[in-house]
Amino acid sequence: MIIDLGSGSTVKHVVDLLGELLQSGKVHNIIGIFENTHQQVISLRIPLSNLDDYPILDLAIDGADEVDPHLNLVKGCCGYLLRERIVEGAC
Ligand SMILES: O=C[C@H](O)[C@H](O)[C@H](O)COP(=O)(O)O
Repeated sequence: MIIDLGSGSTVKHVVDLLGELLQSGKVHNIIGIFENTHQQVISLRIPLSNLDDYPILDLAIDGADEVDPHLNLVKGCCGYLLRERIVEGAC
C-alpha cells in the first residue's frame, strides 16, 4: 500500500502508530510518500519513496488547519497547499 504521510503535528501520531504496526508485523508492504526528510519517519524505519516513483497513491493521511461546524476543512497552511492538491490528484 502506498500512503502519503502528510505533514503537521497531528500526522506525527499517525506515523508513530504506523511505525508500531510495521515493527510488530501487524501490517506489511507499506511505502510512505514523504516530500522532505523527516527524522521521525526515518527512525521508525518506514520505507519511503516519492511521488515520482509512485504517482498513484492508495491513501493520503493529513491534518487540517481548521474545521467548521459543517465539517468543512480548511487546508493549506505553511505553503503546503500545492503539494496537497497534487497528492489529492494522485489518490
Ligand atoms: O497545511 C498543512 C498541513 O496540511 C498540516 O496538516 C496542517 O497544517 C495541520 O497541521 P497540525 O496537525 O500541526 O495542526
